[in-house]
Amino acid sequence: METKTCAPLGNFIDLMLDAICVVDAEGRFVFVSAACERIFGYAPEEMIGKPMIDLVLPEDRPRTLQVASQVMTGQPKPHFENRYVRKDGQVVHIMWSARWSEQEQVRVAVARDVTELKQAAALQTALYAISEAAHAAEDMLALFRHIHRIIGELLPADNFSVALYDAERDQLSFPYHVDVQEPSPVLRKPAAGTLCAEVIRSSQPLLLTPETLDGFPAHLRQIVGRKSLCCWLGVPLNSSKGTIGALVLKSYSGGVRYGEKDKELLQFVSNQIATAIERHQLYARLQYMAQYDELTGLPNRGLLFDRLHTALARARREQGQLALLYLDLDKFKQVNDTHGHAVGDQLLRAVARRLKLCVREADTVARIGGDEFVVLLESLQHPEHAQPAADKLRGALDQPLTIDGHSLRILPSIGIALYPEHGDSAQALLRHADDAMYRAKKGGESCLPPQEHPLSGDGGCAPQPA
Ligand SMILES: Nc1nc2c(ncn2[C@@H]2O[C@H](COP(=O)(O)OP(=O)(O)OP(=O)(O)O)[C@@H](O)[C@H]2O)c(=O)[nH]1
Repeated sequence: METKTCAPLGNFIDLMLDAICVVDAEGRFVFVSAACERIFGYAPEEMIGKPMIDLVLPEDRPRTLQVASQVMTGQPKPHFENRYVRKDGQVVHIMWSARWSEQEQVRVAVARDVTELKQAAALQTALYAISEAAHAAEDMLALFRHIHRIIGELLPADNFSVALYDAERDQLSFPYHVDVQEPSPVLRKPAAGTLCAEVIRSSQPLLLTPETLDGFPAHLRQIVGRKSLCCWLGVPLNSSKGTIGALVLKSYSGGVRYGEKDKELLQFVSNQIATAIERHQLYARLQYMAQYDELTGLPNRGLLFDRLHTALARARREQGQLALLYLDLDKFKQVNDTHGHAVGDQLLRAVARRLKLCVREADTVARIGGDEFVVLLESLQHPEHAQPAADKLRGALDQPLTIDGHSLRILPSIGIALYPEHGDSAQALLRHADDAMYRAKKGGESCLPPQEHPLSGDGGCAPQPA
């Protein structure tokens, strides 16, 4: 039978998408097929004679050498994966199938570039992790920290910032910022004139490298020139409400170079992050709305009760005392009727501000209804201190308020409840304070019935005309 020589097939090896590398016993390339240039970026003549290990990513070198010596003892390795650094500095993931040829004293290996597969898998994992993080993170800082870690698994991310844009104030803030050369971010108001602002304004990613700098406007070139930056990559955070900020990666001289692929990757991740941030902001807003009064920004009834329960638990534990002051503005309706609801709103805000100025940081001023406020005085040293506190609140409101050009004077009726004298539970104390306030309003009585408190007979909490 006629046998055909296979020698011409050698030329067709160059058609293969996988690369063939032959390495001698010292680990130097002695043959590489044409596909090597596509995968590693080096021409065959640049690789021949070079130690294979020099091209391996430093972190992967020890295990690569270990596997190479196993192959040389005759154990074929069909699925070994490691990472190489291409000539242009990019990292490629390679899957190897290698065998030792005893006869030729060489290692023959077929290399498959699995970078895209690896990136797709990493991206998938990252997206899942981002979505998990958005649900699990307790606050925005924890979310950004988590996101930094996730991005760090996809890209070199030693210098990473999250910039958020407040359109109302035209201000950029950096709720997350890690930067080896610029530890504190520069707060900008107005935001214009920064690279971040450029990304947010255009809603487009921006990649600045020494090679691409010439194509950019002078003001952007200046910013980069100033900072010994090697590479600046910013992508917009595009939410359903528009661009809410930007993610920024930086690399300084001698560091990593980002490429177009990195830009695409970061943009893709950024879209998921924008959704996560938006969801988190919405959740935070809902939480705020559930606890605070929208008009005055004071704690609402629910949060007051939470704090009161906590304060009572502590007072029980430590045999402490506390006071609850119930305030209802007198003839507030007239303000609305005479000057309009908007003036009434402003008056309520002004009252809230004044009340807050009268108490300590640890105390709570809450708005629990239309013109009803409750002040919780914690760690009350003596029951006698409650009445002067009520007088102080009343005194603060006694000063005229100028709203929309109207000079208004509004006074509250105040009722006081003391723990433990007037009750052991939040409900009992609030009811007691409400009743005392009601008596004060109706009868011009003092906050505490005289038989209950010796200092309460001064009429300091009696209602006054507005
Ligand atoms: N501007 C404004 N008014 C409110 C708001 N919430 C409730 N009100 C009004 O506040 C008034 C409270 O009612 P009352 O406490 O009975 O009125 P008052 O004139 O203070 O009555 P007395 O306490 O008996 O002196 C009502 O007219 C409500 O419509 C609010 O958020 N803004």
